[in-house]
Amino acid sequence: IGETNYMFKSGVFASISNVEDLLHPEGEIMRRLEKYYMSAENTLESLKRYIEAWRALDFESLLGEDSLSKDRYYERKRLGFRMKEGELRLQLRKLQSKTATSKNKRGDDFPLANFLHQDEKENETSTEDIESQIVKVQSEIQLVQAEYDKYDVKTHKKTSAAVTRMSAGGVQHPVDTYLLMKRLTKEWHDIEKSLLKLHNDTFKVLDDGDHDREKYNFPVAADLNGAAVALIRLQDLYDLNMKEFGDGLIPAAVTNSNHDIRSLGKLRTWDYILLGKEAVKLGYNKRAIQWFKLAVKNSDTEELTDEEREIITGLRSTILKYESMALEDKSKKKKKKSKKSKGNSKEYMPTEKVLLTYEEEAKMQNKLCRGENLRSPDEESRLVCRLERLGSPFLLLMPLRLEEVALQPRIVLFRDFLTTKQTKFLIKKAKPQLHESTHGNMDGYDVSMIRVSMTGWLPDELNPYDPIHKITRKIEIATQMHASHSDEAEDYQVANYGIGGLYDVHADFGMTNFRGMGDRLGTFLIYLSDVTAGGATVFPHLGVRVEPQLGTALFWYNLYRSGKRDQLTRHGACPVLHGSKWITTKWIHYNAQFHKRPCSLSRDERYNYP
Ligand SMILES: O=C(O)CCC(=O)C(=O)O
Ligand SMILES: [Fe+2]
Repeated sequence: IGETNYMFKSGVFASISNVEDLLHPEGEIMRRLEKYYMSAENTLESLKRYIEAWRALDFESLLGEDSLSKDRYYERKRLGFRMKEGELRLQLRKLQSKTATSKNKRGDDFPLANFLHQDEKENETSTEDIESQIVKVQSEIQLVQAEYDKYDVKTHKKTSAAVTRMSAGGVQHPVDTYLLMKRLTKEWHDIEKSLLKLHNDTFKVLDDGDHDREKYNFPVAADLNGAAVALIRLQDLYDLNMKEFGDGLIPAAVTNSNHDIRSLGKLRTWDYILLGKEAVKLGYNKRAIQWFKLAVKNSDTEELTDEEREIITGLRSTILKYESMALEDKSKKKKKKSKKSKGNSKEYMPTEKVLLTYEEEAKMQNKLCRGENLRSPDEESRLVCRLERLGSPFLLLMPLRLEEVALQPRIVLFRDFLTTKQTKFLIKKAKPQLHESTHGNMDGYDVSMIRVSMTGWLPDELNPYDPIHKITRKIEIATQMHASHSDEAEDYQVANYGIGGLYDVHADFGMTNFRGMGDRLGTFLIYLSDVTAGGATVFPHLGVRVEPQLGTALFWYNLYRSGKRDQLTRHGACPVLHGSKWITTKWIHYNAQFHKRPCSLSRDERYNYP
């Protein structure tokens, strides 16, 4: 497998849609291999049938009369033989062209070849000769059959069935996505290797396979490692039971639907070893040991290759060593700790003056992603939801379903802001525009691990009948701000997060004077899909977690009324654990709202609307 194209940045699944694209070539190669196998099998079958027929052929009765002269007897016999021989020759040629090249390694002792090259003029062929040839041919057939069986096409079909089911329901599960990646990299590689060993250049399947690999941007070994990294991170962040996760269980508690989710496939010892290795590379040493332990435990229940058995033996002693070292470490630390004074752990309190450090922020993000509740009942009891008409005639018959999420700064949700049809429209329209997300940094824009998703931009058509503009109008009504023109708000950014897709904690402001529009005052984020597990939007400083829900809109102000940046609005997106997340965002800028949102003299006054 040539390391030519990198479809995924190693270490991440860039997007679920990419993974789905891979199902196509996977199915295509599978079909080709199967077709090939079937035709070879058919040739063998008809050959066998022919040989049986040949055997059943009663030469004596074919010749009929004993009174025939010796010459005539042989002439007739040859005739019968020739007739069948022509057919046999054809069949054998077909088979031969598939199983061996002209420079067959087995050379002269290949009975089919001998049989075929028999001098046609030779006329004294006895029935015994033919019988012995048939025996030879049969043993050759058995040999070829055994070789075909080695391709293990039938076992392969089973995995392929899982892949087909996956394509029907979309690749949703991290374990299945990983297994698909493994199939397209390691497993195909193994099959190709064994095919090449057997048949040099005769397997057309392989050439086409290479061609497809380029055409479809097949993943390479590094991508499999990337998929492994995603599994390690997800297990770690969502604190999943390793064995259960490896078997494909995502428990109801961490889903957004309160149902257990199961994968189609399961991890095996080989995978646990890989996860351990990748965890070491990530510096997740404790997790690495846990994965390795699982590999060792799992190895008892599985048939291993020699290589795997050797690795497991090595792992057993590594684990023992590590654990005795860790034990020593612990007792040392304990002694040190006991000297220190206790009660130094600070409890989190969202105040304006003490901002969280980056480290604390990330910790809070993780807690919120796991679904921990970080606000007091008292705080939550102050939040209300209501039907909101905002004095707008447009909302008279169908008011907005407003739900407060936080008060200072104000964050609100609008439930059912878009219809399913509208969300589908946006996704469809944005799909061709998607590319790997970038995020701003000191030197400009970068593709990175901070923001793992695909994004694209959709402009507003400014035509009252345009479906996108209708959405903008609704946003303008809900926020009572200007958002139609290019000097009022940005285009729609559509983002798709695949499994493991995330956005680390960040602020949306900082576009100091984007196109003379001022900074990003408001973020209007609409969830275009449900996400089965993970993918929440979280505000670590506020202890807020919002679960994605198709059609729901999330709105907040990034700035104070004075234009000052509000650090408490820093937020992030939790990694998608199962499914695929789609959002669209419209950033509404500051300058154009000077009438609608007059600034205040106090630097620290926040907006309180709607
Ligand atoms: O995906 C999310 O939930 C948040 C996205 C976000 O913060 C952004 O695009 O700026
Ligand atoms: Fe953001």
